[in-house]
Amino acid sequence: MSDLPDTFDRPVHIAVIGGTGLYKIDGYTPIARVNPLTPWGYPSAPILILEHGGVPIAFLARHGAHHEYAPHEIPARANIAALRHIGVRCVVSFSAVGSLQEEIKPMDFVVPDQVIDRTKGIRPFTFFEGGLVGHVPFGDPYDDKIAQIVRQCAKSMQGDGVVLHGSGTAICMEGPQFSTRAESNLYRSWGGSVISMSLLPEAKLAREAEMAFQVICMATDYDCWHTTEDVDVSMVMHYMESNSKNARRLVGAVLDELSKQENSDLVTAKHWVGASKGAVMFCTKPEGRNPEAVKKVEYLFPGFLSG
Ligand SMILES: CSC[C@H]1O[C@H](OP(=O)(O)O)[C@H](O)[C@@H]1O
Ligand SMILES: Nc1ncnc2[nH]cnc12
Repeated sequence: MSDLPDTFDRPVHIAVIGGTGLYKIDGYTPIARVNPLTPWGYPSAPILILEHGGVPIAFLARHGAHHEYAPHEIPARANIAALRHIGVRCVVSFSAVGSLQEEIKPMDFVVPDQVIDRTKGIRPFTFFEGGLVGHVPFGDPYDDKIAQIVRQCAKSMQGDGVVLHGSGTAICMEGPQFSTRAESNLYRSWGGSVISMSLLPEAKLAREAEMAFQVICMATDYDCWHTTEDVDVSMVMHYMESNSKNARRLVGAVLDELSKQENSDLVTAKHWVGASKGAVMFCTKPEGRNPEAVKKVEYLFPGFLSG
């Protein structure tokens, strides 16, 4: 694969962000590997462009190709900016999670519709700062149109051992240490379904970048609230490996569906176009805008405030 072109001249609308245990997706032909330098630095790893029935798909390993970035070190702004810059408007992200509910068993999939932010403010989490302020709505942090597709795909795979919980509240903790038992029980009392360290700020940045974004979670453990063994890394890796075939099949089925012509409005995120521009226009008055901040944001939205 080292002789792959490092440029790609067609827009790539769909991306998969792989988490723990999902550092590549097999079964697609790699056609390019690009590594855009964004105003926020390089992404976690070069972005692989794969061919999927004539449709290009981008793949990015969130923690780096060798899992070298801890959750708080992931260059999330560069990741989202680089994807947006190559044309991506629709992101399916994948995350290994601890289960906070008895009925969500290890190896079950969950499509959350809510998230509670328990990060500690040490991760850069917005594109709109330094003299260009914007506040985007985040009441529904994920994209229900993608979620519906994931639910349908999982339903058709049910007989093959795929169990999917179609909604739920995800907790994103700071880490990298796992939770204490008191914290784990607190999150349960809040109605949390699953817990991870990497769900944010990715989803917030994707919303600011006007991208349709949905995370698919796979439970790997019962965290530390349960009577079974407390979570550790080997447990997470073990379940990710045991279930990697189903994870890849589910992602594959979702990509098949997203690639259909009838989903072209979704994969170009027509329903999000203009949301950020409005959020910024009404905030910082032209005379207060820092040209440097505007220039950075124009990497995402060329001609952002001039057009
Ligand atoms: C390796 S165990 C903890 C690790 O697993 C999850 O990663 P991801 O969400 O990227 O699949 C969790 O968030 C932690 O980063
Ligand atoms: N129990 C857990 N807590 C946080 N992140 C996780 N990723 C997988 N299992 C996890």
